[in-house]
Amino acid sequence: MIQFDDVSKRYPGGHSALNHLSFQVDHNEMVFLTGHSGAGKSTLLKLIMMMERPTSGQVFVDGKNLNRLSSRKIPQHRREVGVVFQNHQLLFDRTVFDNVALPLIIAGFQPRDVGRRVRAALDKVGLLDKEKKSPVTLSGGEQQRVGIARAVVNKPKLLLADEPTGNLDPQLSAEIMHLFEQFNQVGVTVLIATHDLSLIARMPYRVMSLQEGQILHGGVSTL
Ligand SMILES: Nc1ncnc2c1ncn2[C@@H]1O[C@H](COP(=O)(O)OP(=O)(O)OP(=O)(O)O)[C@@H](O)[C@H]1O
Repeated sequence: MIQFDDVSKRYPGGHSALNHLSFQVDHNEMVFLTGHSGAGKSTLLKLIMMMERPTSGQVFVDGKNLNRLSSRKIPQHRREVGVVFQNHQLLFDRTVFDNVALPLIIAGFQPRDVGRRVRAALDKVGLLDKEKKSPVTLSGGEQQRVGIARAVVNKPKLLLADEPTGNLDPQLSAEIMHLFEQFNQVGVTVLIATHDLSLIARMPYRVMSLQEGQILHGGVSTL
């Protein structure tokens, strides 16, 4: 599902964020990405989302060579990849429903389909009864669930998360990870960048560790 071939990323004026990185994530795998602050985790995710382009090397997502994708095709590519951020990036002046609906509205779905899909996504994260609330009235864990519902509402085959449990206590973090597991169990490939080593040590998934833009261990699929 994801393949990096000898990928390097150097930011203008900065040092190298990724150095000759090669790895694969298989279809339907769930993988954790760890490493110290600055190791390159967010950069790796941004290359997959095409928020950044590699300086050299090739990134493939679901068989597509992203180097060959024109800027015009980027919105379509982003719709196929669900993304969850640590700080949710929710709109606090809109309801929970409207936040989750946003990707569908942008994609031009009909209102009836929007309603059906938003409610299906909210049901999966256990927030069906909160659709009319403002996210500001929800707890941190619930806000993160809204972010996850928004990420999956387009039914992406690939789900990325950047520190999705960063602000949550251990119990809520475990619940959020369990939600990702449930999406993985129905066929979604999941890649999660996290610092939460004690939490992922208890879970049976591959851990890929980055150090200074290179893979320290876990670069080979275990499926
Ligand atoms: N837009 C940018 N411009 C210049 N340098 C950048 C930019 N984004 C990241 N970097 C640098 O690239 C390196 C990798 O950063 P990145 O954010 O990918 O690391 P990270 O592992 O996600 O760190 P964290 O866990 O703190 O989020 C760092 O040295 C960082 O300072």
